[in-house]
Amino acid sequence: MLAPRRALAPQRVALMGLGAIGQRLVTLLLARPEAFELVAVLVRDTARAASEWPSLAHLLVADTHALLNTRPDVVAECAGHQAVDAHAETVLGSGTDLVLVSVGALADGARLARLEAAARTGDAQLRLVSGAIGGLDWLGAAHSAGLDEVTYRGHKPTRAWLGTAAADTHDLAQLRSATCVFRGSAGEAALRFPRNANVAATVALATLGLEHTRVELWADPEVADNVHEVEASGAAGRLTLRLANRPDPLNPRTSHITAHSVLHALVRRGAAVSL
Ligand SMILES: NC(=O)C1=CN([C@@H]2O[C@H](COP(=O)(O)OP(=O)(O)OC[C@H]3O[C@@H](n4cnc5c(N)ncnc54)[C@H](OP(=O)(O)O)[C@@H]3O)[C@@H](O)[C@H]2O)C=CC1
Ligand SMILES: O=C([O-])CC(=O)C(=O)O
Repeated sequence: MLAPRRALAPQRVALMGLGAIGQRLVTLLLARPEAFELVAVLVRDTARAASEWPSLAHLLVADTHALLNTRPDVVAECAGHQAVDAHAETVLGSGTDLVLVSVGALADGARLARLEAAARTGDAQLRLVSGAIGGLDWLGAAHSAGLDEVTYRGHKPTRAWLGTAAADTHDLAQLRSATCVFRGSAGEAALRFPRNANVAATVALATLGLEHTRVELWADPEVADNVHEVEASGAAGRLTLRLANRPDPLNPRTSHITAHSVLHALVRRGAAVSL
């Protein structure tokens, strides 16, 4: 584990969202008091969250102003695209770093431009986590060398597609074999599947961009894991990547590793030596 940059000052962290990722992060952050002080958790309904999480009641806030009043060094978003719209610009504009897990929200070009402008105004950083995907360092470096093609392919169990746009186009209950529910650009995938295609947007932003990165999304009754594959080729060589991520028991669309990726981003932010 990387040693902290400021030995005596734990990072003051505020969380946005208390779902599958947020709950796991609370546990992970509270287990490392030497590195992190959890100062606030932003939820939509503080009364409901306080009754479910009485030990967190003193940390719960319902708006950006109250969140920033707790003077976080960094805010970690794990609440979804709508929450990015509601809070991200104000957080960055206030000069507070934001670690973002809902990367697909940046597929909306106007939203991305607003957040970039807010980060510049506030002299803050918007840090995108790798989340449920890997290989981004290689992909970013290979992009610098010149990439010809990048394809991301995601396979998730059928239940991960319930309640998504795939349910409008496919009879998910009747699927007996792997079925492609979307084929197109990363930008379109991220906006049509805000809870299942954040990693598609992440791969695209690291490489050929949202328009030119190809995406396939599959509902697959034969897999138990969230399987993410990337193929890329260019001047530096070829990459073939396949991850089989365990789904989070609280939310099968989300891979267990995602909360750990946010933690890793926070650790690197505060480390004297950083990968
Ligand atoms: N980059 C990546 O690899 C991945 C990214 N993600 C992103 O992370 C997000 C969260 O994932 P996960 O934790 O599994 O989702 P969950 O649905 O389990 O939890 C989301 C939580 O965010 C809360 N929330 C929603 N809107 C707001 C808001 N405006 N303010 C405060 N809280 C809000 C919800 O509260 P309520 O109960 O009120 O609805 C809910 O508790 C996903 O929506 C997706 O965008 C997810 C997986 C991988
Ligand atoms: O957690 C995952 O496996 C990926 C995911 O949901 C997303 O990209 O939105």
